[in-house]
Amino acid sequence: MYAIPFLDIPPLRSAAGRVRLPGSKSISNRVLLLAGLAAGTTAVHDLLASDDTRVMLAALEALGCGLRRDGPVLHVTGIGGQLAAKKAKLFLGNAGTAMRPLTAALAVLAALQGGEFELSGVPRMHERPIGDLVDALRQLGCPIQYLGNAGYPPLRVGNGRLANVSTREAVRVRGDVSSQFLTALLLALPLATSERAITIAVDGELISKPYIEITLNLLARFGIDVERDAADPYASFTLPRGSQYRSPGDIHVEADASSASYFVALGALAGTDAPVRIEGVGLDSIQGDIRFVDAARAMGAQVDGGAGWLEVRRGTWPLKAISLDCNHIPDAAMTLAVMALYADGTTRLTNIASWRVKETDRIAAMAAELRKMGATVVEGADFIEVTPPASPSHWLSGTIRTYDDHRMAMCLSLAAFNPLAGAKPARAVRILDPQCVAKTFPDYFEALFGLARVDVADVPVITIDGPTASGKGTLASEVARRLGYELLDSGALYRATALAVQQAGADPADAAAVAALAAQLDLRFEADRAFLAGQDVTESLRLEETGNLASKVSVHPAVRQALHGLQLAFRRLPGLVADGRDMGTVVFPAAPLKVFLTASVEQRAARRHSQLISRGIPANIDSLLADLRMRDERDQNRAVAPLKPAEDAVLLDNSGMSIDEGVEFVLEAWDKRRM
Ligand SMILES: Nc1ncnc2c1ncn2[C@@H]1O[C@H](COP(=O)(O)OP(=O)(O)O)[C@@H](O)[C@H]1O
Ligand SMILES: Nc1ccn([C@@H]2O[C@H](COP(=O)(O)OP(=O)(O)O)[C@@H](O)[C@H]2O)c(=O)n1
Repeated sequence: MYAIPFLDIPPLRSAAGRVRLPGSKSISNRVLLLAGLAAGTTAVHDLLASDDTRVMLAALEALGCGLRRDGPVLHVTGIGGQLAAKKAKLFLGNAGTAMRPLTAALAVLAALQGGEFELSGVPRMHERPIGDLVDALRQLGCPIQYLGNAGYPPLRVGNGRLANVSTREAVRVRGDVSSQFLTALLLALPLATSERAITIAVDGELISKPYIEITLNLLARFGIDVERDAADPYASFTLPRGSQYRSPGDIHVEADASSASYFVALGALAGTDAPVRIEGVGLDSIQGDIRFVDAARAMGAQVDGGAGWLEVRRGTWPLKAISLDCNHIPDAAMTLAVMALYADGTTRLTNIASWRVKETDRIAAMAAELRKMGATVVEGADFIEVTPPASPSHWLSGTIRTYDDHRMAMCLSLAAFNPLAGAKPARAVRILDPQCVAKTFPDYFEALFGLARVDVADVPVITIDGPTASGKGTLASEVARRLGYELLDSGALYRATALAVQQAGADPADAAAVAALAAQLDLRFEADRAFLAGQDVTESLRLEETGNLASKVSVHPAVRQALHGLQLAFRRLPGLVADGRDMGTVVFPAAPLKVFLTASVEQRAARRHSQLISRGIPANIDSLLADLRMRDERDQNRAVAPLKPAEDAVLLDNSGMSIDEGVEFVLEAWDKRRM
């Protein structure tokens, strides 16, 4: 996950390959609640790991459910319909799929068994309406109190005493604001069927019907068969008398069909050479958002699929503008709004009023951000109309706000796609707060970068060169961390070559022998550790002795040549920070930002001294100073790729600077370049 303030996505050109998607949020949280209410233990496979499931799990734990992880499987032992804890305060973040059903289930349990529970969330959750659900529960006689604004969380359900729950009358609930209210009642009301059946009657046209189908499907898996009216299957639902949640034993969570929409779109936009293959969800999905596939086909995508897989490539180009009632795919429809940037006319998406009460006001947010890309957007209470920029020359790069909304971040990342090879200006986007995708898809950007193809020249590189102990490594790794970029510590490659020379007992002066070893270097970096031929060499790599030997072997042109390709391969999405001696002069001569870092030799010797001492390695300042001078001399005067600033390098003497000041200096210089 990119836990950084912003993520710059360079212009993307095409896409291909295979992606396995994380589990569906809607299915995950429904399964968790059902398993938590059932008697016995349910083994949940492929559960989504995300913010929203984490809050649900924390709530279940607080309510006394047993949770045990066994590799990828989560074993949930439910409370069997009996409150184990009668009081709890539950924080539910921004997870509507936790807030609504837990409110209903706990309201019923508290009323029947004398409990008292407080449910709250982040400020945005306290702006998301829940009044229709509360009204429905109050009809049953459940005591519920608003703790903030009437109609919104936070709330308290139950008052610690038994309440009179009456199920004689049908419970009426509005269906035209959010289908989650009906889902919540369907999931919870089996708890109140011990004496008689309960009917839930829907007022108004039910929106997001596919989500109700997921709910009914999962209830059936947990032994509850809801009766429906054949004439009007969405008008009323009856839970039979004596309904009991029965664990199915094992249950698999499908991958998220809404998450699939980004990759279906990617295939439609960018699957020009080979398809984008999506695994974990397919045409057999129980999720309504799978019908996004039809909408994507209508826009021109070529989609094949089967049970648990989809393959998408570009069909019609440019995409065809469409006019679509999106009631059946409310979440995935956001992806169409971004695909509309690449269409041949105006795309109109209607019946999307529910967008306004999601993680953010998604109609307003989408309109604002698409305009930044150069699109013309008209928005209404329940529709959005997107007209793409007149031509690629009208395309704009932009900084995308994401509004703490995972779907805004994922959708708008697709705007970084540039269909015309070499077209200028190429469009790049900056996604603010990229970690908001953690809500449903923590590794979304990694998955995108795994499929996206770029012109290598578009992948930005920042080079940091300078003499030994100037602080290049420290500066480079912090700048890379802040930008979410890859890191190349080129010195480590020369050091590893030095170790290989040592191990092989080769002569460091024998250029051909050393070059042969460098060419076969089996070096791997994993979680801050370095492995040479499978052996952990993290410590020996950093020894001064190794650095000195590296300085000797690096003078051979053949050795430098042998390591050249290896270094170029580090230039990957979303960008690279490379540190060394010749990053800006030889390896990445066209890098848009080159820094040449220096500090006085005395300062550097002092830094290296304290660095070594702090690692428990004995060191002597005078001999270090002598070594450093010798190394500077050798690095500066060798025939090939001597240490010197590139002509266009920014010179930075950090003798009197803190590490942070150095980092800020580079980030500011980088931001200026980007403008
Ligand atoms: N202003 C500074 N910038 C970078 N590093 C510094 C600074 N001041 C002290 N140091 C310390 O200098 C030591 C050497 O830095 P390092 O990054 O290993 O250098 P290099 O990669 O250039 O050999 C580190 O222990 C680092 O913490
Ligand atoms: N791009 C690079 C990086 C390192 N090197 C050589 O490899 C040695 C070790 O590099 P390093 O960056 O790990 O060394 P320090 O600067 O940390 O001492 C240097 O002294 C250089 O001689 C190089 O020639 N070219």
